[in-house]
Amino acid sequence: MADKEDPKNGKMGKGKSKVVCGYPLSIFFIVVNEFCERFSYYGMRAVLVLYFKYFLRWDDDLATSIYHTFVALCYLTPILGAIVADSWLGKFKTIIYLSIVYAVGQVAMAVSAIHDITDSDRDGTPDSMTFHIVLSMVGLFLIALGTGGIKPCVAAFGGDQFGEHQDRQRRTFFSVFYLCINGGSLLSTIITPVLRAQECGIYSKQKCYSLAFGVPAALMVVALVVFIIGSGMYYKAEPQGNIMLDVCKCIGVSLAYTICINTFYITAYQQWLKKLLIAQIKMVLKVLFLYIPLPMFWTLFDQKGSRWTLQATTMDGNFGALVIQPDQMQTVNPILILTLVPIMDSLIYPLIKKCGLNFTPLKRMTVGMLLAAIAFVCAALVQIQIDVSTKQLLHSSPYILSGQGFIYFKLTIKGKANSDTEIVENQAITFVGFTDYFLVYFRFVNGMKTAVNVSTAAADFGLIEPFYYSNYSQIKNGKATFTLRSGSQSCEYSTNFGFGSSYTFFIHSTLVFGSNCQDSVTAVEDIKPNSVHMALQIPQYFFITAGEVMFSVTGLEFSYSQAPSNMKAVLQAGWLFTVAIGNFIVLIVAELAKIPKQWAEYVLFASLLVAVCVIFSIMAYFYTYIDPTEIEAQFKKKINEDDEDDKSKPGKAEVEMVKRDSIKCHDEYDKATQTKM
Ligand SMILES: CC(C)C[C@H](NC(=O)CN)C(=O)O
Repeated sequence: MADKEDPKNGKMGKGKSKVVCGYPLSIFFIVVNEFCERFSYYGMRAVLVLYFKYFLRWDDDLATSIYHTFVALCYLTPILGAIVADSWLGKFKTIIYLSIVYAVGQVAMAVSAIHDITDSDRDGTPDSMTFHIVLSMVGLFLIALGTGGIKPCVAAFGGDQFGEHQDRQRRTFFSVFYLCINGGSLLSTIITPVLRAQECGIYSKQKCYSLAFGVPAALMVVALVVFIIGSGMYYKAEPQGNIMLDVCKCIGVSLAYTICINTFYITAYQQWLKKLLIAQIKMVLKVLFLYIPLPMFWTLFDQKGSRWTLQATTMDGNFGALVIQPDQMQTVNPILILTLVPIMDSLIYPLIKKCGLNFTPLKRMTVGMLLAAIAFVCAALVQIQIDVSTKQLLHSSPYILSGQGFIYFKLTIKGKANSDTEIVENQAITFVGFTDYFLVYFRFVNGMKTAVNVSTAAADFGLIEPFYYSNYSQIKNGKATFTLRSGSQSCEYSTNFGFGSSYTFFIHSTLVFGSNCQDSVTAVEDIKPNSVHMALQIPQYFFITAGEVMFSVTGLEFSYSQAPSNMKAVLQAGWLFTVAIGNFIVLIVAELAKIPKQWAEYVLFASLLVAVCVIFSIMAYFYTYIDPTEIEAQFKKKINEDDEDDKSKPGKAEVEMVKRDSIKCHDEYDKATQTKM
């Protein structure tokens, strides 16, 4: 497609797009598309682990495992997307088709979270969990295929819109693109947990996971529509063959050349072509080798969405005027990204440079890894605080006395608040499973000689026989007012429920209806409210995000700057691949280690990262930075010089012949070595 004159600066842009302030208008649609897509992805991901735990009723370990398998899949599929785009459909069509797959996946997730679909007895819980599990797994698979598939295409498609002389504009585009990623992630991580906390349903009201998944689904449709609207303005580069296959071929051919270096007559021109190819492959392999320890960083980084969110459910989210949901704590990451990136770029790095220190990209990445390890030490310290507060409960209330001496309860409470809790009382075992962070449990013991009815403005908890007790019921945390009624007489009792708490209320035999019954009810904490405040997670978020800025942002730049011109996409796919491996490591370590204490698991992950960091710093020490453009320019100069020499200049067919002969030689070599064996 022809380049188009930019009327403002006289530089060339690509495609049919109008040029506004030096930028092709088409990139506006790409940037908005990225914002909506990242909103969709991070919004769904924010509530995912709680959906597994509270809707599908999975335990913490299974929820964490499936979460990380999903994230890993999302970063494996970019390789697939790159292959499809480069060798078959081109970036534009790949983005369109895979976005449709993505949107269908999001809709499947939203439908899987409608409890009414299988709630035939209308008790508020799904009757066929298999249906919900299968549909949500299909949905997650389609989302992983879509989001990962389009990931390497969208940024590159945006870059394609700029002409050769628009380097500055292209750089600004990538910065805006990165801000859009984190802007979309920030907004959605605030909004979807709020939607999840709403109650919705046809027959019975339950936490609204369907809405929390439905809005990201709608945003993905918006992303697709916006992208299609810009269709007429884009520069659409033709697919140029499979880059991955090309790299493999390149390696094969250069190996063949190396083996057969003395076997064939190769012209000077061909020699330089071959040397350039080998040099480019060496550049890529050197960087890929450095990538080997990197997945460990992502292993820790991506536990924000799983272990850390589950940790937040055992904490107190009351920030005065604001009550923070456990999954909303993840917003601290994009907030800190949006503030730390400019601070690092404009203040910290220049300051370090002024001090005369050479803070190279690989040094930055090493420091980033250490910061992530520190974040996990902070998480372990917070976990110890949580465990201590739960232990206090075990020792503080093993025996409960009614106050009037006619009922003795022995309560043995196992487990943590907000996790499955078993309460043993006088041989009768009541299994209590918390279904939501905001719900708390209570029951009443009636010490009166008459039956007492207990109700609130919203619900009636039924009649309790004399000298008997009710089953546990659920109520929202915060202030609650109960009406106690016997015949036509009643009185009110008010109390406050903290996050994750559970209470037994003893109604004294001396209670007089018609008066204030506040003093005639004794409240006993079965499970203490979460006492460790969620704000204590902020230091771990700070360190992991500071680590991300130093590791991830630098790593992206490093991968781009050290890659040869024809293999930049390969290294981007390789970089995303480290994220996938990192998420698989969470599964392997958590499964193999099976550490019963959560704080110890955090310390294990921190120690592993420190060990890996030491290995990485040794590898980094031996790495020599290169300027691929300069190296390629030197080779090209040599190639051009020899190209001018008509005698040694081979035709295209000749070059192909050399390649073919080299592969043939490679085959011969294989045969020979096999015979030897
Ligand atoms: C660094 C991630 C692999 C990619 C990036 N995430 C963030 O910026 C999160 N702060 C993304 O593209 O989602």
